[in-house]
Amino acid sequence: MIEARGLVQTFLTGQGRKKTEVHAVAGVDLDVAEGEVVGFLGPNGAGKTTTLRMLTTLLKPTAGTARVAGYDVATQAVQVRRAIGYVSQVGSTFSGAYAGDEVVDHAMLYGMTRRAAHAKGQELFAQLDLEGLWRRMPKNMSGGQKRRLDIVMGLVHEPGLVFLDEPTTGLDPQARANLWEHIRGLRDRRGATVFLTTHYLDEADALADRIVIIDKGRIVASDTADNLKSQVAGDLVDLEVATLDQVTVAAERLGAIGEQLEVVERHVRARVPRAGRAVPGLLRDLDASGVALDSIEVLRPTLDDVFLTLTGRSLRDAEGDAPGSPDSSELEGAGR
Ligand SMILES: Nc1ncnc2c1ncn2[C@@H]1O[C@H](COP(=O)(O)OP(=O)(O)OP(=O)(O)O)[C@@H](O)[C@H]1O
Repeated sequence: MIEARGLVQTFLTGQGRKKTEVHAVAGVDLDVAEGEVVGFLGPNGAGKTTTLRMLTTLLKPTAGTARVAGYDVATQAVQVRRAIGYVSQVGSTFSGAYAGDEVVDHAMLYGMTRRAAHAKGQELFAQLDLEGLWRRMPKNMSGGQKRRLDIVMGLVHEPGLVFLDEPTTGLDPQARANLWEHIRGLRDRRGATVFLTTHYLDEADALADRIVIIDKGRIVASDTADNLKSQVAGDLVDLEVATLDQVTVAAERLGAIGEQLEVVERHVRARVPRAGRAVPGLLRDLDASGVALDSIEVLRPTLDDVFLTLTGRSLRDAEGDAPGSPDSSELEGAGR
């Protein structure tokens, strides 16, 4: 459904003679099969939106080629656009008509009959919790409602391939859950292919069959969430010892079975391969050495750990690399 080779986008920025090149996308290969839900993950400014804009024909690649739904993005842009749905990050522009009429007009542009467009539009309004808002102007809707209306616009003509740029940003947890359900339904019921960018690690984890990670314009990983996590060296074991004077002994014992040992006040942490098997022995060992624990936590690797292993930076820290970073709470509670 998507086949990109060596996609490059270089922007020239600056004023007058002093131009700087921004290598937003620096050689991206991508293959997405029919019926796959692919999560495109990366820190702010990594090149996600730029890649998406090239794949949806909104931006001409500086170099490289891409075929989307069987058509070339550079020479067959009209065919590509007819075959896809696209929900951009900035959202749709609305003319000042009723929301429902906007939706019907949009679907008719794609060749649907008024009757079919109306029926599909109403169905999507119900599924995305917009009931009662058919005859409301988009400008009088809340941010979350407008976001869901954008999504209706991207889906109403029933495209076989859908591009969603951060679809759930700004939605409350209930609306996010509804949308996830809907996206799963697109794939399960209609065999649609979905390519979505997200900042939310838990979203990528829960929704995507495969995760493609981009950093600084290059793809650094592409696999299932489970396979990616299994590349991380073990589970994180966090011991909280009862008193500071026991920290050294605890660190010695944990260090013997783990890697990347770290001590922060009364917390002693390390990555331990197959912690489930190793921890009972560790606990006996600590007990025999007279170390008392206030708590012990064993955490499975997260997608953030995957990113850290691949790039040496945490996704949270990498967010700070680019201008216009979002509130870091967007990555909160991620991927556990
Ligand atoms: N029109 C443009 N002119 C100059 N630089 C641009 C332009 N569009 C994007 N960039 C730069 O290209 C890089 C990639 O941007 P892009 O929007 O693709 O990142 P992203 O991964 O989608 O980030 P976000 O998560 O914030 O949406 C950034 O450094 C950005 O500042």
